[in-house]
Amino acid sequence: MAEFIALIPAAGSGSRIGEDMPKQYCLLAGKPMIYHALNTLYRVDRITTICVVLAPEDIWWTRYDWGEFADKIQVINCGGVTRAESVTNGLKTLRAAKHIQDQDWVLVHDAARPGLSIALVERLLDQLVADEVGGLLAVPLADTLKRANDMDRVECTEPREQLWQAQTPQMFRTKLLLEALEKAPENITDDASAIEALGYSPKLVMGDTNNFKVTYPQDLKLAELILQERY
Ligand SMILES: Nc1ccn([C@@H]2O[C@H](COP(=O)(O)OP(=O)(O)OP(=O)(O)O)[C@@H](O)[C@H]2O)c(=O)n1
Ligand SMILES: C[C@](O)(CO)[C@H](O)COP(=O)(O)O
Repeated sequence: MAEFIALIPAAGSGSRIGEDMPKQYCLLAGKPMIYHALNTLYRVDRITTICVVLAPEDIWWTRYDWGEFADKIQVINCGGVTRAESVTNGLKTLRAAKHIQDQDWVLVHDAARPGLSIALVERLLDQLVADEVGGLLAVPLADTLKRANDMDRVECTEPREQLWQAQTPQMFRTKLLLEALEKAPENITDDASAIEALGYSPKLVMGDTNNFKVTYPQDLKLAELILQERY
């Protein structure tokens, strides 16, 4: 039977947040940011393995004790220059070690989304387990959308109906995701884009704004508030 494998790309530098450590290790609610995504994915019973992809030069991971996740976690120092490369390298390493099969589902989740909840992961699994393609968590756009000209003046207001903001996890079968990533254009920013480029249409599953990506310095405060409420 197909298994559910989570893969957390955690080889980014966090240049936009400008901290003196990679973003995924910034402390939130007293723990490194990546702990929170790991802790949520770990507590989803259907997920059997969580693969964490670190940068080859990572010096932060071993400073913490990850023993509570020992029965599900696999850590690989094979991150690449882009997120897509980190995901691809992680999947290839798992496949070469026969830790993942072609038909297994992979849930790719950013280390930088600490607000993920168990309920959201369960919703994603329930809605996609029988799907032919797979899909992703996403939220409908909340704000009015303006297109700017070169002078930062409004050129027009774009209709926002049917526009969604992509979140993670993004869930696809191993074989399809690897094929898609290997053929994908260089500038893709998420896994679903690679699948789309093959001509498939991933399903959008309702996410939650608490599952936002910590990107800029001001995002840390909001994430801290969300997590303090949880623990
Ligand atoms: N070469 C990369 C780049 C990103 N990521 C991971 O992909 C997720 C989303 O990345 P993002 O926050 O967009 O990138 P960062 O490099 O972390 O930040 P920035 O773009 O601001 O430098 C994060 O968990 C990040 O660690 C990765 O594994 N390998
Ligand atoms: C994968 C992602 O989190 C979906 O929103 C996102 O694409 C990460 O990259 P970005 O360059 O920060 O958009």
